[in-house]
Amino acid sequence: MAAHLVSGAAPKGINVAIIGVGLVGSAVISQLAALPILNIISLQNSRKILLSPSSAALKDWKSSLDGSTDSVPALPELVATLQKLTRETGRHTAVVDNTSNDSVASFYPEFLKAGFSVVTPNKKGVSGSLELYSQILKLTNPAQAGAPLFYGESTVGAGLPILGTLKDLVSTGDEVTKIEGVLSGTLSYIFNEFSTPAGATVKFSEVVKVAKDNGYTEPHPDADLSGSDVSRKLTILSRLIPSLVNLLPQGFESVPTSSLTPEGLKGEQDGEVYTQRLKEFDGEFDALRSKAASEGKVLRYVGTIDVAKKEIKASLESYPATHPFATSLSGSDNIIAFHTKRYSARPLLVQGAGAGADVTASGVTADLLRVAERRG
Ligand SMILES: NC(=O)C1=CN([C@@H]2O[C@H](COP(=O)(O)OP(=O)(O)OC[C@H]3O[C@@H](n4cnc5c(N)ncnc54)[C@H](OP(=O)(O)O)[C@@H]3O)[C@@H](O)[C@H]2O)C=CC1
Ligand SMILES: N[C@@H](CC=O)C(=O)O
Ligand code: NA
Repeated sequence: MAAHLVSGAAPKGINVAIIGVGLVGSAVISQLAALPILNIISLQNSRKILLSPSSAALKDWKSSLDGSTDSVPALPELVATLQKLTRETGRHTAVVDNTSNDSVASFYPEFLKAGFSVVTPNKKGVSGSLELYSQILKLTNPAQAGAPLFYGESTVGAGLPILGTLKDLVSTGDEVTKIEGVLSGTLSYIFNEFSTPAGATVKFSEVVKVAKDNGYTEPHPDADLSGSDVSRKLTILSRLIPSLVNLLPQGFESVPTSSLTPEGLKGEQDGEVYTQRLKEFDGEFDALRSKAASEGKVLRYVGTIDVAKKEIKASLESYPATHPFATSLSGSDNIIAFHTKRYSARPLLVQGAGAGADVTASGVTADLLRVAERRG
């Protein structure tokens, strides 16, 4: 039994420093309002920061942040400020990165060296170079008593228990032979609507727009349509399998990936222009759909990790209209099948919404609760 329960002392909880208050960040803040052991000590967007907000300021945090006169500090300065607040409160601090920013993700080792745990739905830190990933692992080595923690459950399958499930399979001695599934909420939604067993007629560009409006896409939808979001998730999964941990030194960029971004849109930096101009290419997607339909098939974007062959790929495939990927998915559903030595007759399946602000935030909040249980 934990010492504080024996002594009757109330748990101290932890401090939470939030970087990024967009779709996911806003939903995280709403969920934390009901969890007093997770104390928000700062929140920031790319321009402003709100430090040590009172509960009144937190209730209307958008106006409080707008009205803040503190501009966002450089990350080393933020570390110094958070260290001061950590000392003053006597509580452990977790930094939450709700951005899709590379610079924030590259700074995780510094947060961890300062003693802060890191929780994030941002895939950039764990799906890029093996060097950064290894640094994160080293700094959070559980063999070192009191080491800070790193959790990123929402980086794959949003709030669905994917990484926790895979870690449990591996740590209990099961052998994973293959992982396959639909890993993009955006691409799942798009193809569930665009390519159906009954034969859909909707335009590709229109479905992409709805996926963006529903908050399924990355801030720039090219990250979804190029397949890189799926290859990042495959990289994250593969690094949890002991025999594959060093397979991708450059991370997701080494994963063979089919891109759905039309040639004429490659390199378009503005996400709004990209989404707007997709309609110029609807004919190309109509042709793909018609070809699959003429064979009695539907299109689905899938990711596969074959452990024995050490092969990882993200690709657009055609499936018979009776296949579970064609019949059992809807909305932004992800489905992930873990084939293992123990689950050899039938794979262990995890399925459910794989994108959207609330479900993604719930994975982040659950990770924060794990930090509070272990360091609070
Ligand atoms: N949407 C989903 O379903 C899922 C999303 N994710 C991940 O969640 C993360 C957030 O996504 P989402 O909420 O949709 O993104 P948004 O674009 O809605 O929000 C991003 C937030 O980060 C802030 N930000 C960007 N750069 C910085 C910086 N350098 N310093 C401080 N703040 C910064 C932005 O501020 P400003 O507004 O000032 O630019 C904004 O508040 C992404 O990494 C995404 O991949 C993961 C799983 C599912
Ligand atoms: N854009 C991503 C969000 C979750 O990771 C997706 O569509 O799956
Ligand atoms: Na998850």
